[in-house]
Amino acid sequence: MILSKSAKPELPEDVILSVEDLEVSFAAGTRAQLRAVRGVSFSIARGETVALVGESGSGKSVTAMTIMRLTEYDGAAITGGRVLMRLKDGKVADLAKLSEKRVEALRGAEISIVFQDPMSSLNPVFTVGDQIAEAVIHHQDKTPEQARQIALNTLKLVRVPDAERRLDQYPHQLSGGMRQRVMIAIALACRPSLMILDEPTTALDVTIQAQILDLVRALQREIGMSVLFITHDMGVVAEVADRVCVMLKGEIVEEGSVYDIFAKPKHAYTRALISAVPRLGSMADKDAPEKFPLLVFEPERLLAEVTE
Ligand SMILES: Nc1ncnc2c1ncn2[C@@H]1O[C@H](COP(=O)(O)OP(=O)(O)OP(=O)(O)O)[C@@H](O)[C@H]1O
Repeated sequence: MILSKSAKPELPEDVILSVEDLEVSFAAGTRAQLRAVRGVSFSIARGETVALVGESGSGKSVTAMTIMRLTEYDGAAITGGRVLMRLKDGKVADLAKLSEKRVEALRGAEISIVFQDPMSSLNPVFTVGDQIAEAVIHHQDKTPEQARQIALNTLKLVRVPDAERRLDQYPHQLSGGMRQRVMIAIALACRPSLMILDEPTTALDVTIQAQILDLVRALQREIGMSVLFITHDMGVVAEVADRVCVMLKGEIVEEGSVYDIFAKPKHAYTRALISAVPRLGSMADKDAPEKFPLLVFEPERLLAEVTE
């Protein structure tokens, strides 16, 4: 439901998404809650890549899944805040308050998500072409032939070599890197304004990872899409991000341009994350890991903060 006319949410012209004071909690028992996201605010401009970075369990995925309104299926509730998105028709909607039916129509068409493991996201019994075409037919009034043509064009857009032949292949016939390109093609098929990539290269080897990061950058130049890139790896952040939000225990503890975050990290945790990447470590405070040994997920620490 979009707010009534008098309370219409507004966004600056160049902003695609604005997450404001977002709070998300999981029911962790009859009396307690786990506050996975605590007052998170950030925005993404048109054509910008924002990286959400932090250790495992810091709340990155829950933030992303909540933007897509998927966490409620895992028993989470949005307990505060807004998620304003500029839609293709120019209207601004608060995704946190839309009905499931409206949100379902926006997923894929206005905003899409790519996960880490393409094999578990792709359906093994349908061809690559059918899976991309299905995304098109679901949202657009296209014939199967038109949808197939869009699937082919999108496979070419994500630089899948020999795209005509690949269209009729099954996921198991493709390499891991090609499968991730197909996932990106499915996400792009309806040309959303915002694509969320949740650790999209973590399962890939380093060379393929670099190729996928190159692809994301090239796509952004070509189609001016905004990207929310989720990763625990500051090396990846350095490759893709324009702006960086550092997340710790459900909160954003530091935000800045990629240049500022690497050149003058303010928070000890940011310095610890930079130091955890050997090739970047020299840029940061060498003592940070000792001062801030947080690079291992400690669920009991988070659970200790459960609120009654
Ligand atoms: N389905 C769920 N039920 C209960 N708690 C959950 C669920 N999913 C996530 N959480 C909790 O929410 C918190 C944030 O998890 P989240 O997955 O967002 O972390 P993350 O930073 O994305 O880490 P990772 O990279 O490991 O996914 C964690 O404490 C996690 O245990």
